[in-house]
Amino acid sequence: MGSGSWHMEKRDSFRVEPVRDIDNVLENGSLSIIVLGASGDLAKKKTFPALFNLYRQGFLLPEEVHIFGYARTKISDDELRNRIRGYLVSDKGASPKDVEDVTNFLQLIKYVSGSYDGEEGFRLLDKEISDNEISKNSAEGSSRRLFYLALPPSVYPSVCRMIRHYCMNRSDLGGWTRIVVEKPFGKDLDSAEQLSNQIGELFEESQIYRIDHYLGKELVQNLLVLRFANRFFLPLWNRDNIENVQIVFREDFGTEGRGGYFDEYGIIRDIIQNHLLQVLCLVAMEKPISLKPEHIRDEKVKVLQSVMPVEDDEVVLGQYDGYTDDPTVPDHSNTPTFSTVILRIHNERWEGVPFILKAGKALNSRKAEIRVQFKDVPGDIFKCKKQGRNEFVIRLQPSEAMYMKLTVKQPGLEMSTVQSELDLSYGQRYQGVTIPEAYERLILDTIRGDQQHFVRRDELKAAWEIFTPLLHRIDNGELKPLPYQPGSRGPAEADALLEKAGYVQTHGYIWIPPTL
Ligand SMILES: NC(=O)C1=CN([C@@H]2O[C@H](COP(=O)(O)OP(=O)(O)OC[C@H]3O[C@@H](n4cnc5c(N)ncnc54)[C@H](OP(=O)(O)O)[C@@H]3O)[C@@H](O)[C@H]2O)C=CC1
Ligand SMILES: O=C1O[C@H](COP(=O)(O)O)[C@@H](O)[C@H](O)[C@H]1O
Repeated sequence: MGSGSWHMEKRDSFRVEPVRDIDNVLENGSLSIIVLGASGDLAKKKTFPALFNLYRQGFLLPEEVHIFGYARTKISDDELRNRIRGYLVSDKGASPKDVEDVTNFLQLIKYVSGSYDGEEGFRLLDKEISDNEISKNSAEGSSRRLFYLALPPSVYPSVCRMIRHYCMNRSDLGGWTRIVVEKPFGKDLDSAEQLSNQIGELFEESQIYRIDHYLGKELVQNLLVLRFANRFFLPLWNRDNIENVQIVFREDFGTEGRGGYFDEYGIIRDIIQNHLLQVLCLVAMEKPISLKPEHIRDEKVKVLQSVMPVEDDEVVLGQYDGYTDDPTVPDHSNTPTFSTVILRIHNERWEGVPFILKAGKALNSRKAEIRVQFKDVPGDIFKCKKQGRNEFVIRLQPSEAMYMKLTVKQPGLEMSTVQSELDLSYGQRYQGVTIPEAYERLILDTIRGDQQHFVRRDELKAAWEIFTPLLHRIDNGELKPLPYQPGSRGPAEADALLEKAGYVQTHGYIWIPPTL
């Protein structure tokens, strides 16, 4: 390499063995994946595309796997395949290999129609699965059945009962039956506990995978590595150094087409009580004694149990103008489409540090990020406060990145300071690396029996304990959402609350993702 030229080093050779700490064995034999609610939105947009990507990467072997769609809608195998086809690869970039992969994948899918509470449909489903197991099971194989409930939670109890009675795996050689349940898992503490009891009577906790797709995002999965494998963070990650933490979710579109569902739940149940709270756990938890799923989940539960009751003056609710124009939303809906909530963790590490959770629909941008703001430097000889505080930002999406905002000398002859950043932008640093979709990883985890990135029953209970009193006050109309303009930052009161909580915005500083 000639002097003066830059060289982008390929680091593939530094790749290490995957870090996993679970006690499962390598399994083979027939694998049946049953998508219940196969006619629905989640199934076509997320579940089947995730299965397709796993298939393409060799994680689902055609000689072992068969996929079943189940729903009430009366359609043929081919009709289901045609509904899904367009979501598997983008129209623009489909190569002949993509087309061939899609065709082969779709041939693995069979559709069974039936109700969610009648034995007839589930007996038929069981027969189809069994026939396929007989045709695919190698002598030493074991039968594995994964039921993915892409369904409204109202039908979970009856569907689980039907699976338990008619569709469990019956292999004498081992194998398993697992169920994946989607959020929202309950509407408050009581309903969630009731649902947990109903499902808990039918399945062991080790068979239940409560999915929260934020736990499958690349940079969420990176949080434990960042915090516990890097010496620089260890001494800084506490109340002595950190002023506040923000965990933010913004969407630049409204409830489009999902108004009926959304109005029953609202932004706190849809995003904050699950996705953002799960992220908070990983940011705030203590170091687990190992990477075993139970050790990690034990630590998450401890953090949740240390959260103080939410105070009304630390909450701002908003509803975007035009939300009630949706015919499925009542005219006088009190449902928030935006909320900022401050959580306070009562423990030695975090006492006094506000965790600001903010989520909103129909805002001015789409992004999700964690923003850790550090305290001011004591005895600042450079007078650089006006340039802002140190911040460590983890951008979950879009354009995954981590960057540290820090003060440096302005290059040049003068001694003056300026805000800059140390930037690890994934698109630039990991060129050519495809970041898997959250659902892809999580489905693979269920096949491998790894519950680390799934919500355990006591975690769920602790999460509902935090938000249920506030949610009931909102449901009773004691707290009202403030109006905001679609395409704005949300209600101005939310920014005022941030300031009151001690967040100092760096005016005039905008992080620009580096270009390739
Ligand atoms: N869509 C998304 O982006 C996301 C969805 N989720 C969750 O995933 C689950 C499925 O979501 P989604 O696919 O959007 O839901 P859908 O409303 O599309 O429902 C899925 C299927 O369930 C059946 N169904 C719908 N309503 C009822 C009902 N009242 N009683 C019985 N069956 C019904 C329908 O199938 P049929 O009539 O053919 O039986 C429908 O095709 C939900 O729990 C949702 O909260 C979670 C994250 C994101
Ligand atoms: O669970 C949900 O998540 C999506 C946002 O998911 P993302 O991965 O695109 O950030 C949200 O739109 C939806 O309301 C909610 O139910």
